[in-house]
Parts: sequence; C-alpha cells; structure tokens
Amino acid sequence: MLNWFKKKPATPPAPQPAPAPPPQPEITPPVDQPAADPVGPAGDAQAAPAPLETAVDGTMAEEIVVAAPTPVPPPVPLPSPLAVALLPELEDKPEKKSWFSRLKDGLSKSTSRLTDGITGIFTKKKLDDEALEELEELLIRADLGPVTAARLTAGLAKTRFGKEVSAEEVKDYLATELQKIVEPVARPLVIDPSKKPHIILLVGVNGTGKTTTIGKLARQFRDEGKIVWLAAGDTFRAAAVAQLKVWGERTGCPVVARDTGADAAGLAYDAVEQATKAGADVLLIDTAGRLQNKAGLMEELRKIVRVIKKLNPEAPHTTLLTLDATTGQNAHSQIEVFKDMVAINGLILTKLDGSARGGVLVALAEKFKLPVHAIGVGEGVYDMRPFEARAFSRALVGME
Ligand SMILES: Nc1nc2c(ncn2[C@@H]2O[C@H](COP(=O)(O)OP(=O)(O)OP(=O)(O)O)[C@@H](O)[C@H]2O)c(=O)[nH]1
Repeated sequence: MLNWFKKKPATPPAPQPAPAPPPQPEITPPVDQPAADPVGPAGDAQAAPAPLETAVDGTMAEEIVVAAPTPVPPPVPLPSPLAVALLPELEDKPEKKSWFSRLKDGLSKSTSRLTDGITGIFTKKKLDDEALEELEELLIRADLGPVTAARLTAGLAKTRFGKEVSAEEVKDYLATELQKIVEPVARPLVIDPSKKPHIILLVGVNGTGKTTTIGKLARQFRDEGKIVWLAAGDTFRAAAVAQLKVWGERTGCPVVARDTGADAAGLAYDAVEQATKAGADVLLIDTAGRLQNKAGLMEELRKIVRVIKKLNPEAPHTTLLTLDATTGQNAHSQIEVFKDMVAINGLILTKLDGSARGGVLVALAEKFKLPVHAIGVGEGVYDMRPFEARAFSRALVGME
C-alpha cells in the first residue's frame, strides 16, 4: 500500500525591503577536477535531519522543503564551442565480457529462483496436474503475474500433458513464450537528430536509480559522439545535485544546476534554453521522486513539462520512468501513479542484478505495453544495455 505524506503548508515569503538579485543557474563545465563545492548545500541539509517515515520505496522520507518562487534568471554565459570540443576523453571502457554473460550474471538471482524450481519439479516426472500446479506457483513467485503464469502453464499442458518432460524442455518452452511477451516492448531508445536537443525527462521514485541511469545514458550517448547536457532537476536533495555533477564530470557533460530548494521548473527552463543554444544533441533532465508528497510532486512534474513546452512545444520528447526491479510487484503501482502525473512513454528497469524479481518485467510488459528501453544490471557506468527480448528471456530461465 502506498503511504503518502501530507504536504506541509508553504510559509509565505517574508516581504523583502529591496528585491534581491535573481539567482543564477550554475553550469558545471565538464572539467577534470572536482566541483567547487560538491557537498556544500548537502552538508547544510543533512545538518538538520528531518522527521522520518517509511516511504513507498522503503526508504525514509525527508522533510519537505517548499521553495519560494524563483524569478527567471537572465541568460548565463555558455561554454564556448572550444570548451565543448575539449570535453575530456572518456575513461574506463567496459570489460571484455560479452553482454550476454553480463546479463546472465546480473540476472543470476532471478534465474536461480526459476531454474532451481523447474529442476525440482521436472526431475523424471510426467506432466500431471500436480506438476502444473507447482509450475504455476513458481512462475507467480517469480513475479510473472498470475495471468501470465496461468497462460504459460496451460500452454505447456496443451501439448505435453501426460508425457515425460525434462527441465530443459520446460525452460526452452518458457524462454520462447517469454520472448513472445516481451518482444513488442523491447525497443531501443532512439535519439532524434533533428531535435537538437532531444529532451529526455527522467522520473521515478527516489532511489530507483534515476541519477545513475542519467549517468549511464550520458556515457552511452557520449560514446556515440553526441553532445549531451544534464539538468539537476532534483533540486530537493542537495546530494542528488552533487551526484549529477559528478556524473557530468565523469562523462564530459555540462550540468545545469541551482541551489537546493530552487524551483525545478525554472531550472528545467534554463537547461532547455542553454542546451538549445549550445547545439546539444541530448538533454537529460533529472527530477525529484518524493512520492511521500504525491500532490506536490505531481504539481512539480507537470510544471516542468509546461515550462519546457514553452520553449519547445514537442518536448519532452521522451519521458522515462525508472523502476527498481527489487521492489517486484510495487513497480505496477509506481507506473500507475506516475502515468497519472506525466505522459510516460518508456521504462528503464534498474537493479536487475540485485534482484530475484526480474520476472516482474514480463508482467509489466504484458500489462502496460510500455517500451522497455534498457535494463540496469549494476552500478557501473556500463552496467546498462538496451533491453533485448531473446537474451533476457533465455537468461531469465538460465539458458545459454
Ligand atoms: N545494483 C545496482 N544498483 C543500482 C543500479 N542503478 C542504480 N543503482 C544504485 O541505486 C542507488 C540509488 O540510485 P540513484 O541513481 O541515486 O537513484 P535516484 O532515483 O536518483 O534517487 P534519488 O537521488 O534519491 O532521487 C545508488 O546507490 C545506485 O548506485 C543498478 O542497475 N544496479
């Protein structure tokens, strides 16, 4: 059950004797040195711990800070074309291991749950009602969902009932059927070169991996030779801003950021404006994920979208929802909730490596039919790949 928090009433800003100069968004150019003050505001925020309660993702909620309205700042100087050209060379190339073996390693917890069960049920056994029932239960426990579990079991019964069936045959059957389910949603994230920039908004509950996913995507696009800008739209958490700046440095991408508590929509506006002027190919915008304050978050996300559209009516071109695979069935309610807030048109499933619940991807594909662009199988910058139906289905049931 989701556990929403009530938004704290906003404290009206005290009347100012004279208007303060408007805050300037900060652009962190991609340089080979630490940001000037990566944790300064975070230190402040952490100095006064807020009351805590358990949030939807199992983390602890922080106090909700309502920012005073921020005037739109004047344009800030852009990095010169030379500075863009001198973006640092990309470091740490991926290890030589094949993608399939990385996927298999990542999915090993989900895989062993299924394969151990299948081997247990189908060791020298005829396919009878009892075996079918056990298989159906196993598929439900693996988060495939009851409807899919029933359909797959019935499908197997149709051709093999009363016959001896080996565990390998069952795995083979499942891999084929799972592939049919996930194939339609397996679509790579395609950047439209005519957009300049292709604007991608990342949404999702705190801790699901938005910021890390931005880092991984930024690296991927930079490896493809694209100019990528990042926007630290999670202005609620100082640590999130600092984290994005680090990703900006590591991937060679300018980061548009403001101080903690700043208006996220204003920041997004600046980012679109600056990235457009700079001729960026891609702009990745991070957002807050405070589901504890659902109404506040909805208002914030909708405002971000409205403001972006003022500059670019077609944008955001892609709105990605990140889902943490370890939360299993909770992913369903997260999609429902975020679909009500913004027009989600793609999913990225993270933390499949730490989860025995990778099967949830199948249930999500069946129910929501939203494109699954990529999956995260680790914390490293290369631990994310396009979602491939065949590789995923075979890895999930432990096949080569
Ligand atoms: N094992 C594993 N860890 C991941 C993956 N993706 C992200 N993480 C970790 O999950 C944690 C949360 O990731 P973040 O990127 O900070 O998540 P977020 O949604 O931006 O969270 P907030 O910054 O709190 O809004 C970090 O410790 C990441 O390293 C993944 O695919 N696998």
